[in-house]
Amino acid sequence: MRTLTFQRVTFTMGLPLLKRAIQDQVEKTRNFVSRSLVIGEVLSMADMATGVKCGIIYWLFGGAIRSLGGPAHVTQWLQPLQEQKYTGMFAMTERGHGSNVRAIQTEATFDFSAQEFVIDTPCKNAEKMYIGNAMYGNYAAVFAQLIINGRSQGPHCFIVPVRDENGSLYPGVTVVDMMHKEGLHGVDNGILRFDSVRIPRENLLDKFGSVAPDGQYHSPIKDKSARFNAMLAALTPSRLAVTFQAMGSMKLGLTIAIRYSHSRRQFGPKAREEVKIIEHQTQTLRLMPHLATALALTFASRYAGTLLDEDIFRGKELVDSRPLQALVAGLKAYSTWENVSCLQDCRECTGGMGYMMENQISGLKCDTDVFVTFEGDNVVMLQVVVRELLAQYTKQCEERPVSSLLRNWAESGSDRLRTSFLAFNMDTVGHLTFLLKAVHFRERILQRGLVARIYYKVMTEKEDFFSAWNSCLHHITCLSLAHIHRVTLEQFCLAVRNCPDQEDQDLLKQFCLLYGTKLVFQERAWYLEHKYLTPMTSMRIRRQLLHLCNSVKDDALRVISAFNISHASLHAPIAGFANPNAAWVLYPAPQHSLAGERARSPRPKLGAKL
Ligand SMILES: Cc1cc2nc3c(=O)[nH]c(=O)nc-3n(C[C@H](O)[C@H](O)[C@H](O)COP(=O)(O)OP(=O)(O)OC[C@H]3O[C@@H](n4cnc5c(N)ncnc54)[C@H](O)[C@@H]3O)c2cc1C
Repeated sequence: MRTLTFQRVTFTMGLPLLKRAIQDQVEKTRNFVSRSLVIGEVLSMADMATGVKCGIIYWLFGGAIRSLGGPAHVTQWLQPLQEQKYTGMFAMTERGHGSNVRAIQTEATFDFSAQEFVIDTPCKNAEKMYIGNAMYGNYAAVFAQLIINGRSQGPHCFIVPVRDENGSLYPGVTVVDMMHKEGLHGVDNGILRFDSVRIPRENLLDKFGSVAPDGQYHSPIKDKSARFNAMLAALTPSRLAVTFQAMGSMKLGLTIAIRYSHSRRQFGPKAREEVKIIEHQTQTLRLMPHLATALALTFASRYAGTLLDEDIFRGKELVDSRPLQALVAGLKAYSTWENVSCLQDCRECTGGMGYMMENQISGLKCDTDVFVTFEGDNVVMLQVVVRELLAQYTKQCEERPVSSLLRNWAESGSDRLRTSFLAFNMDTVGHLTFLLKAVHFRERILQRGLVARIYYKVMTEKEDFFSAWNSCLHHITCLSLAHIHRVTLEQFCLAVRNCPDQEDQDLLKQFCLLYGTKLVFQERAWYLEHKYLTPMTSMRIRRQLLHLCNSVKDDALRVISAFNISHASLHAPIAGFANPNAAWVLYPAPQHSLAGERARSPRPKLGAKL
């Protein structure tokens, strides 16, 4: 059934969208990344498997050629890919090594006499696993240890032909279908094995490491570890694409759950009509904070997309944008976890109906669960963020030791002052400034604490760095999320400030307040521990959360309408469009139908921005 959906979408609405996304990449307009990301989000709402498969072919395989290859590779491989002459796959993960890619065992041995590389899978653990498009793709971007004269130069990426245009495998290549998964049934995932597969020397994507005809190895980056990190930077755009897909999934799930909650009725005052389930406090408490988060993520990920566009347009290498790589890694982890939690709440908030496949939420849950794992496990992604935060901190201290020291003292002094007695006015809890200061405080304290702990373990207790880092992993993941929360709230506040329409601005501000309140509420134990909140202010935050959830529940219809999800993508009957004879349509549909909203308001409203 899911495969049928995949085909329907691919050949009806999927193809025009796909062509536009590819066209954008060809044109290289100033905002081609942002546009492709948004198109990817829309495509994923139409059918998640189609979105993911396109991600594999264009963001991962195409992205490897663009980021790791030279101009000749782009002409030879990327252009025909964009013209849809063939498809590709991205083969990095192995049975033995997933997160620790540096330790992969596939080999690419240089044969000097034939001027070829020989690709081999030396053992079972070196088999490439989970590879998307493995059952249909023609070429694979294969990560393998580059071996010259018996010495490994570390992992490099090679273009390896897998099957011809008729679908026949080339000699030495074995592909095994991995068959059934939890979801994404429209995507084929397989195991790849290589047995002395010969490829020309030119098939090495050689931006960060090349082999001359005489077998000499050259790299602009001498340090092996730094070189490998540079190669991993190629994953940045595709990780951001996953963030957009996770957002698309949240928006779809929330649209279904909120529309249903505004139409279904259960319980009510004696002898009166039953109330809509959205009137139950717990219903708003479970749905509204997710809606606020979906908005916050929209602004934060578009901000990351703009930065990526600027870098690519200016010809800056991804490897030189470490803060951006870290931001994207953090957004990928945060958005995909938020999506899992959001869909679970949407499922529960729609009762038994939400469990039915036709109502889309269960399918979305199955399809997007893996987002927390692929393109980099979330816990590993959070460590990328903190490594960059600490690198920036160290750099600052090295470059400007005196001013850094003074700043640290000043910040730590003001933080102590703030938490030593009630230095803030309880009335300000409802201001965005209070919430922003709170998330800044949390990030700062966590960062200062982590630096001190690692320094103590390594310098005083002489622990090796791996053990010191490992024993701080909980602290590290908290800091990473605190950083992403702060950036996301800041971007939301900026979006509110820059909103040109007063009515829209007022609405966005309420959701922004809700988002900030949720962030402080969910960490209230920590804030109480650190005396940033008193028990009284903590209670106030809880009351504020409940009040905001209740006050935005009707406006939520305006927001989901502004998501502009097409009727073709939103086919869950409980969302109130598809089947007028369905059993639960005992109640009037919500007033804010998408069509109704458009008919009432020809002026572009929130939809233009979301
Ligand atoms: C449906 C699907 C499609 C995929 N498609 C592709 C594809 O097209 N191409 C491709 O190359 N790969 C693909 N993958 C592989 C995917 O990228 C890996 O599964 C992922 O990188 C995690 O690796 P792993 O499964 O080996 O888990 P592991 O690395 O073994 O991780 C298992 C657990 O250990 C924890 N862990 C590991 N290292 C650390 C650490 N340093 N600190 C703290 N915790 C740690 C993780 O958090 C996780 O909870 C796909 C996977 C799936 C499931």
